[in-house]
Amino acid sequence: MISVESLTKQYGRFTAVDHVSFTAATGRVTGFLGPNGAGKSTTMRVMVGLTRPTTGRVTITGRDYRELVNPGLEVGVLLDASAQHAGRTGREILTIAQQTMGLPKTQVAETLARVGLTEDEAGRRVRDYSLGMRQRLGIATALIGDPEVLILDEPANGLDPAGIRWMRDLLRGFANDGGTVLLSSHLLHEIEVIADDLIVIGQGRIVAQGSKSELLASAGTLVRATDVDTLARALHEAAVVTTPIDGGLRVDADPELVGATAHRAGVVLRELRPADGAGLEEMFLELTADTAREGAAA
Ligand SMILES: Nc1ncnc2c1ncn2[C@@H]1O[C@H](COP(=O)(O)OP(=O)(O)OP(=O)(O)O)[C@@H](O)[C@H]1O
Repeated sequence: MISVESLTKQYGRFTAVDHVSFTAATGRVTGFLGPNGAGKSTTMRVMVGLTRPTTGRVTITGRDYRELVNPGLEVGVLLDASAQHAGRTGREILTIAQQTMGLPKTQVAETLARVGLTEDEAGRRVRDYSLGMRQRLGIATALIGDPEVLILDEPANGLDPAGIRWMRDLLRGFANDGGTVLLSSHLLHEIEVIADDLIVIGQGRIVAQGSKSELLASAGTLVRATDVDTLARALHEAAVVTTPIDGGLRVDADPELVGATAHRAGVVLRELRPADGAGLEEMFLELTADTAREGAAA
């Protein structure tokens, strides 16, 4: 388990992380989601002792990362897949990790196989790796010590859909075996596929957290119609709250009521379904828009 307790990190007068508290539970894959600059990397760097918090603390299975004698055996970390030595081969990089952690030599080949890097690929220099191959190698370095906890910053970055599915299965298996996984992403759809629990951060603060099913099961209906304005008016007359979305509305009512209202108003529907996560997506887009505005103004 990873426990973040009222963590704050200030750079001068700028607060990058502001009283952030959450736990990543054992046996679960926890997604840490937020737009660029939200504070994800800063939080993860504090977790692994690379950045000192201004206040608050992080413990991993009850201890500070800096207290761990051979940390790679307890926590697998991938913070920046492109930070690997470009002139070394993948096998050399894993061999160094194996030696540093005092592991048997056989772990190198086993871990390469586990992340799907072939013998041929392991013999190539990292500078010739695709981004997806670098991510696999980074995950291999995190996994080689057979840790109980994984902390991965944007591990799906650069993976194609098959790669994302591969990683989902790998992390699912890791969590099912009793491991704890925390992974960050700035893409809702990417993390939605992989995570069981979600922590959403924006401008240094937690804005939502809970199980994925809780967060995605937002009540309401998503409707698209040829004449959205007429439908919106009819729904408002029925005292139903609507929020405009691209080409349609999110409606605080069940699909049956929306369908019946559209029928009475003579509006042709193009799509009518439960909103599944549309609320989360809207919230996330608002967060992203705020960040973009701030960036544009700066
Ligand atoms: N060493 C530093 N000095 C000053 N400001 C910093 C430093 N490191 C990070 N920041 C600022 O803290 C904020 C949070 O950055 P962080 O890298 O944690 O965000 P992030 O959520 O990981 O974003 P991304 O998805 O872009 O990686 C940003 O505004 C960033 O500019």
